Amino acid sequence: MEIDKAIKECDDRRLKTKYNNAIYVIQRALALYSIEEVAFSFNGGKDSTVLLHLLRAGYYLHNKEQSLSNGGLADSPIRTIYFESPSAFPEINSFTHDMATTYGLEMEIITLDFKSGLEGLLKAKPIRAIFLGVRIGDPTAVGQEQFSPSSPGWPPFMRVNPILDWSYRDVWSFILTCKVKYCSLYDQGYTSIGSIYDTVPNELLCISHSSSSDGKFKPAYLLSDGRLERAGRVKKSAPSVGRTPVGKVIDGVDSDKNSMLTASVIAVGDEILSGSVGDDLGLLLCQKLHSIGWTVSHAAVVQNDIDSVAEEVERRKSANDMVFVFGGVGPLHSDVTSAGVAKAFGVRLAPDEEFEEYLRHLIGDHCTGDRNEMAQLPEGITELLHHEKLPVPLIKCQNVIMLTATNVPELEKEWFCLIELTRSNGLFTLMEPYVAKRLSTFLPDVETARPLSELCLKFPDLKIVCRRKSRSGPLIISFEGKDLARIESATEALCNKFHSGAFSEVK
Ligand SMILES: Cc1cc2nc3c(=O)[nH]c(=O)nc-3n(C[C@H](O)[C@H](O)[C@H](O)COP(=O)(O)O)c2cc1C
Ligand SMILES: Nc1ncnc2c1ncn2[C@@H]1O[C@H](COP(=O)(O)OP(=O)(O)OP(=O)(O)O)[C@@H](O)[C@H]1O
Ligand SMILES: [Mg+2]
Repeated sequence: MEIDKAIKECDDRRLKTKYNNAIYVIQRALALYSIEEVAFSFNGGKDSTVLLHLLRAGYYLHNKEQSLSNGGLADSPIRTIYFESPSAFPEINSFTHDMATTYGLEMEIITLDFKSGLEGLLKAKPIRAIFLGVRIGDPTAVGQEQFSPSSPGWPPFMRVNPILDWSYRDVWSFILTCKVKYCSLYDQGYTSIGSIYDTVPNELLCISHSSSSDGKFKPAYLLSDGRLERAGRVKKSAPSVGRTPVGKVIDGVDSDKNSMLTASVIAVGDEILSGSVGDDLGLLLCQKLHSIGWTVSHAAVVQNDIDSVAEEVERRKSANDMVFVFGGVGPLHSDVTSAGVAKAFGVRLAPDEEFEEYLRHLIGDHCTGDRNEMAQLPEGITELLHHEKLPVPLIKCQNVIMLTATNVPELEKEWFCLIELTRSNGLFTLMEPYVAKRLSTFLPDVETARPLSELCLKFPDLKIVCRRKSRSGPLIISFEGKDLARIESATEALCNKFHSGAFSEVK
């Protein structure tokens, strides 16, 4: 079974766990209900596409456990229901029908609304349980568990939600790891698909803006903050949304509070990995990026080894707006960063005369051999960033910036120069800075856990992070975002759930 094989062979432990749990839920349902009593609610969306393949795998494994032969399992015989509507995207419609043909799904097409359609279906068929691709974070998931009876007022059946605890990232990891087909709209910047009247591509994935409305978008799997997957679920006519440019700059500062730019920070340093020194520069870079309103999606430390650098840079450069790499820049045997970056872009290292000239000024003619090894830079993609305060320019390869700093004061200086270059040349966008409010409490976790989870769902635009300095000390809850009014509402909502004085603000 190719899905089961792909997951077993991958090295993503989180995905394996999510998969195993989902398969467990499916197998439980198949043990509780006969095959005639279950149905799969499929609409061609990414979540139901994941569920389609989990059901195929789950059905196969269920049969295997019971030593039942499963013929030529292209297919799961689980009855599939699709509520087809004239307001669905044609791409969704055709993908759903394509999948039904490919996997031999016995698909019931219902043209009524959900409730009336289900009432009719349940009268005609012995269905007792329906599999849904609902996930925590979906507005309809509130209060649901993996097995949840249908709501009062709905016909009676069990809603089975095998991927309830999957994140946006889990969904895409699964689709990409198993290399299964998905609806083409997700390659055009759509991250969650409703009807043609309320769905546009997700602005956070916009890569090019033109005055006409045909901006280009990155694929859905590149959305780094899954909490914003529904950012494209809006009224098409709404004036403040649609294809407004992300990262538009007004007086050097981006004014669009909803847009988000992400960066990754990569330290190249065996000495950090052996514990000889701390990653002070990584910490400082995260703080600097945060201060200009960027989101750091990932920070990594890799070995001084070309392949390790190349692998990390390759992965991060396509998933982020900018990548910062430091360490391993120079002429020594361990200075492999330039070579790693070149490999990540699939280009070779070549002598850069301009850079060589800078180095000659700096170190004279002391280099060994014909040319200075340090002046070899990724060919065809390198831009040197000059600033009068820097003895040698910073190196930019498309969206990857190599910093030469080796300590905190040097990094402070390089950062200062980068920001100055940004203000004059628009090197990258300065965003509205983050604001934060912190509350401290001695309430036990068991009391705060649920209200906090609810708050996260209610305020998906805020980062609500808990931290403690000691097990016995107070819990510090930080609310972070770009809109102080939203932060105030969230903290107020939390405080209102407890007795007065339960929280104090940490200044
Ligand atoms: C098979 C199926 C079962 C559903 N069961 C329920 C239910 O028990 N209770 C409920 O409030 N909504 C139920 N819904 C509706 C969904 O919660 C939700 O309203 C719908 O998926 C969102 O679509 P909309 O954005 O078009 O409203 C069900 C939908 C489907 C397809
Ligand atoms: N028109 C429909 N026909 C059948 N099932 C549906 C329909 N609309 C929603 N569902 C069920 O509800 C689940 C949740 O819908 P939702 O729109 O959140 O997810 P999705 O469509 O799979 O993915 P996306 O979030 O990208 O749109 C679906 O996975 C599917 O099981
Ligand atoms: Mg959908």
